[in-house]
Amino acid sequence: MAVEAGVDALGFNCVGPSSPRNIGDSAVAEITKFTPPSVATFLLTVERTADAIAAHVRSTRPTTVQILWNIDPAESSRLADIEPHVRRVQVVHVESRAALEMIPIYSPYVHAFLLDSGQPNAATPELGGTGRQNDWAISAEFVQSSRLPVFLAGGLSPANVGDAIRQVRPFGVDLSLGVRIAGRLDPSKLAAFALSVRKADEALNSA
Ligand SMILES: O=C(O)c1ccccc1NCC(=O)[C@H](O)[C@H](O)COP(=O)(O)O
Repeated sequence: MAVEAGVDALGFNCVGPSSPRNIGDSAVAEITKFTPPSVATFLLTVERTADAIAAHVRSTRPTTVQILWNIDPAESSRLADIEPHVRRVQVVHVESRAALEMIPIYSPYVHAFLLDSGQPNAATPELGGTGRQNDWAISAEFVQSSRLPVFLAGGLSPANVGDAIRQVRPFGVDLSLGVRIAGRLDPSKLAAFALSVRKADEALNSA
């Protein structure tokens, strides 16, 4: 359904039973095998060491691994050495301007950042899928300061994605709850989201 709606990438939440959208590694491995090559496949991993992330990648074969925790930069560096062919995206949770400090820390080792909402250090850590917008002023500053592509996530929907693109100017956008009804992907919401993204892109490109 998402591929038919024209998405550039699919994300697989291999994050454990705390998420209702969790999916098992073997199902991901089946889907990545048959995904058209024009569509990127993002493995969302909660692993924190290079060896464990590499094992997760090898068992699921995505084009891209999305690292949900702020892992030790030494592990990020080692992952680049042992898995050089998978695209690596570091998630940064935008809780304050401290998010900007992650740019020099991870830029040498990853291909892109993904700015999300969440509270990784809370008593019950929140790593994504919150349905909440983050501070777009900070996200825009992050985009301007980063030499790497930056994706924006967090509470996006067909109604607000145009404003998000205009204000933050991300490389790409990512969402979960905003295109679902009762927990399931909804084709009309997906189509409305894709249309809003296309309109915002066209307006920026013709400005
Ligand atoms: O979606 C989840 O349930 C989830 C749980 C734990 C870690 C990450 C999770 N999702 C990560 C994503 O990339 C979501 O697309 C992103 O957080 C945006 O979600 P939303 O705010 O619901 O659009």
